[in-house]
Amino acid sequence: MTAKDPNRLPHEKGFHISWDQMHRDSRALAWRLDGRGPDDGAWRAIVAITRGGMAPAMIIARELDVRTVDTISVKSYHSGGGKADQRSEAKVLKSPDKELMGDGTGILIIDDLVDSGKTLELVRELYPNAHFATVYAKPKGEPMVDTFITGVSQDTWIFFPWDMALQYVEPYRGTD
Ligand SMILES: O=P(O)(O)OC[C@H]1O[C@H](OP(=O)(O)OP(=O)(O)O)[C@H](O)[C@@H]1O
Ligand code: HPA
Ligand SMILES: [Mg+2]
Repeated sequence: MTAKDPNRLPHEKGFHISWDQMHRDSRALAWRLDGRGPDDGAWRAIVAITRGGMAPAMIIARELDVRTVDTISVKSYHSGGGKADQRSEAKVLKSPDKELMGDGTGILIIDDLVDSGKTLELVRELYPNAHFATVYAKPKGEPMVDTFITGVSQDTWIFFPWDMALQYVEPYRGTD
């Protein structure tokens, strides 16, 4: 499922997240993670997976009073010939501070969602002892995430507030 699937009507299988909803769900995630770090419950640092992870990471860092925040940038590539044998690969474009990260112990790694799990799979290989948290999770990616708030079906596309704008829409039954 992609954002531009031609067989999908705009109001079908789209989960539209407002800024307010993102704020509430990110706070719910912070609440769930509070006190679960290895150092008397505290987390050493938060690492956001750019770009989508930066919004929830900021909210969670504020709630959990974590001042050390770094980023990792992962880009997915689609390779292969025809549609059937297309494979998605991920590559790290920018790493967080090496000394800070170690093997990931005490580090909270945040993303907005896990879909196929490819992005988290790559980051997990690098920091096996980190704690991985996302706000939303689709079933395929769930094994890659330690904590998430809302499960979404695999065939649903999540529209985030930074990708949307308010605009007029026709009523479902049209106008006279
Ligand atoms: O589980 P996966 O199938 O790997 O997909 C999930 C990732 O895809 C999206 O990021 P994207 O790479 O589109 O970049 P962005 O965050 O910069 O928008 C999303 O923010 C996750 O990071
Ligand atoms: O459902 C999604 N929404 C936005 N970005 C994504 N990247 C992978 N899956 C999604
Ligand atoms: Mg992302």
